[in-house]
Amino acid sequence: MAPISIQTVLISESVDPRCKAILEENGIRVTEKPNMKRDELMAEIKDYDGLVVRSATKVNADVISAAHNLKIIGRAGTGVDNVDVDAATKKGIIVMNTPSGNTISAAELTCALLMSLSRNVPQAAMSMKQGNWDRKKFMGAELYGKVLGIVGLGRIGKEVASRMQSFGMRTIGYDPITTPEVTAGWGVEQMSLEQLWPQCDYITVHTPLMPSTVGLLCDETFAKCKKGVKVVNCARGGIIDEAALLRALESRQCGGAGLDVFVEEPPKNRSLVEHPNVISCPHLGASTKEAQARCGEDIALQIVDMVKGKSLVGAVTLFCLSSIRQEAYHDIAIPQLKYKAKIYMHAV
Ligand SMILES: NC(=O)c1ccc[n+]([C@@H]2O[C@H](COP(=O)([O-])OP(=O)(O)OC[C@H]3O[C@@H](n4cnc5c(N)ncnc54)[C@H](O)[C@@H]3O)[C@@H](O)[C@H]2O)c1
Ligand SMILES: O=C(O)[C@H](O)COP(=O)(O)O
Repeated sequence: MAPISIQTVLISESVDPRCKAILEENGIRVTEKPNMKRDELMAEIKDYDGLVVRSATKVNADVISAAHNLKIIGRAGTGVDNVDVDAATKKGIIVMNTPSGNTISAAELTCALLMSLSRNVPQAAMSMKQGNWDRKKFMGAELYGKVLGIVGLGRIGKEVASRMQSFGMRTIGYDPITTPEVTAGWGVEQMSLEQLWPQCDYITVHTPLMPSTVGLLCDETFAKCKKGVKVVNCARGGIIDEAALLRALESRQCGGAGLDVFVEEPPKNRSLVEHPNVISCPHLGASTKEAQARCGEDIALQIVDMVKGKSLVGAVTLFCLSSIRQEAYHDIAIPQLKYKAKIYMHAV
């Protein structure tokens, strides 16, 4: 692949300092401007060759059309739902992410939420801080022997499965791409969602946010679940329909929810966050030193590779696809390809 000239990069969020350092070591001028308002971003972006974001910067069609020189949008993290990949692709802008950098951290937070839900740890800790000693109110239930349904058996789903199996949970799941033969090797029995819903004591979702995953858990699907099912969303707000979740919590059809992500972040509607059976975090799945170091470093190295015309790992646009060798892996969902693949772009 021909080298692409990237002389300036704007980093619009808090990204590990290694990212800036690596880019600068390679002769790229870097500007860090976190927390810009939309208007400021649109004014700032116009002359940059590259943009590095996390999940908070909404790189929509307006931002893309205001960017006259942009050649790459680097997502230091996994989900690219905050980037209008189609609009970028139409303009020949490469969108790339760092899909494995925060897998372990997101899986570990998911497990922490599952454990907290089973033993009411956050509520008990808060009660202690308020001066109480209430042993009855926080009676829990063991995870041992319970059924965990994992919807989305990609990187994070797989890591969650192995960790929760060590607690003695039976892990069942559903994924339209990862085959039952593969997941059987990780101890996850695959089945249809219709079969899965009524069996689960806990459900955790690990799909990307796409039209087909919006509202995977909704009024209709909650009604098919065991009464008192507990749910975790460490993937994206909206995969569990928020209004339906609130209704299910109020009717006790849902016995508790662990939420790291929300449709609107931070959520202006506080009903879920304030519900006594909800434990929540401000989108902390990737917020570990290790994950941030990996994602910051990976995205910088991928940009440098592009400048040098080397192979591109993690590029998710169709840019130049016809002229390069591509290999599909069961790695990342690419909405516009309608199937899951990771494209390795190689020099030709
Ligand atoms: N909370 C956080 O900070 C945090 C951190 C990392 C990732 N995430 C989110 O988690 C998501 C999953 O990450 P990953 O690394 O495991 O991605 P991945 O691409 O490895 O796995 C996603 C899996 O979902 C499957 N899938 C797609 N549509 C589905 C459907 N309708 N039903 C069931 N499965 C479906 C895919 O086939 C794939 O196997 C990311 O897209 C991102 O939005 C959140
Ligand atoms: O998709 C992701 O990588 C996670 O949601 C993390 O997002 P963040 O980089 O904004 O923490």
